Amino acid sequence: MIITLTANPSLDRTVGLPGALVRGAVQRASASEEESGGKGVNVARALTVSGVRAVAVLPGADADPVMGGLRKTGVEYVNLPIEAPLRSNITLTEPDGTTTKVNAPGPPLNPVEQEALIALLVGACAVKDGSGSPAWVVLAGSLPPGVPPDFYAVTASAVRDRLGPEAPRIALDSSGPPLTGALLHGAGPDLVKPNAEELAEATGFSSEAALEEDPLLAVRAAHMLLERGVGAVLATLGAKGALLVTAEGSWLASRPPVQARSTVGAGDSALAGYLLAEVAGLSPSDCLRQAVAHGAAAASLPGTRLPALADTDPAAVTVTALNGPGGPAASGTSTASPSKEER
Ligand SMILES: O=P(O)(O)OC[C@@]1(O)O[C@H](CO)[C@@H](O)[C@@H]1O
Repeated sequence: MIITLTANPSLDRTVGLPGALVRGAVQRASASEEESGGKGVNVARALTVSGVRAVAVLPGADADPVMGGLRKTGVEYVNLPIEAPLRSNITLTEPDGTTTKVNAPGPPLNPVEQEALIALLVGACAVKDGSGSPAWVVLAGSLPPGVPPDFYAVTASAVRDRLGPEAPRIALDSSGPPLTGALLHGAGPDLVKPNAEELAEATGFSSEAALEEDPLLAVRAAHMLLERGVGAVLATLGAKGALLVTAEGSWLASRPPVQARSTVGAGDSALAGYLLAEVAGLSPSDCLRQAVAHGAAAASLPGTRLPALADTDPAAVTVTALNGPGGPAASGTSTASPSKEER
């Protein structure tokens, strides 16, 4: 079982345009759809469609359309009722796959609600099923107004302190201050999933473009996160593919380009692919392979639609072992890219 926390969930509205987006014009949509979203919600959705039990923890009223969407799609959730409606995030997609996204700030969460959300998460992590305690908890997405940037660090400590040796491992996918704030206060997450921009931002190491261009530079940046207490880094590098960096080794994965229809949720799917391979006991390189296969499959689907394991093609992914930080490639070749992930 995998638990996800989404502090700032959203109703994702995707509007398909019949041509290119024209700023300042009135344009007619060719299609429009709504899905329950937010990064942790998406990870839970992607796991659920692949038959891996996942529980999404999130704020929001029972009657909120985000909860309605989760009920409709059979995604298990535990919600903290709040008065304000959740946000709507808008995505505009063009026929060539260009995706434009506008994310709202979301309703504020006051300190009492923040405490209650953490308590709800710890409670969900304490539940055991036939396969035992939850293996992972995923802390994902932006933080709503009123929530301090170290919220994920505080949440991770609460989970670990209250559940002790039974605590699930912690995966983090966020950006900006919530990402850097999550690396404060001692032991870091067991897994962090930045894209090149977030990796550059969190390490101050180099520019996003330089990290995307040079995976070995990205390996060195990832090692800076390991030195700060992070267990493993799963970094998506746009055209260069994705990297997995742990204390044991580094791997680079890439695959032929896919016809992108909407990149929204591709990063969340990549994380879900990694986790479902990890809980199935696959090797680190095969977990990375499944992450890239999932991300590519998600990019080829419209809106925030997420692939099941059966929709993915891990055999199309090339994984290359790298000789540690900064070392040369040990074997194999890498080809072109998975789609660039979208926030
Ligand atoms: O504003 P945040 O929390 O950073 O990101 C929210 C979001 O863009 O992330 C998901 C895609 O990863 C979407 O479902 C959702 O709209």
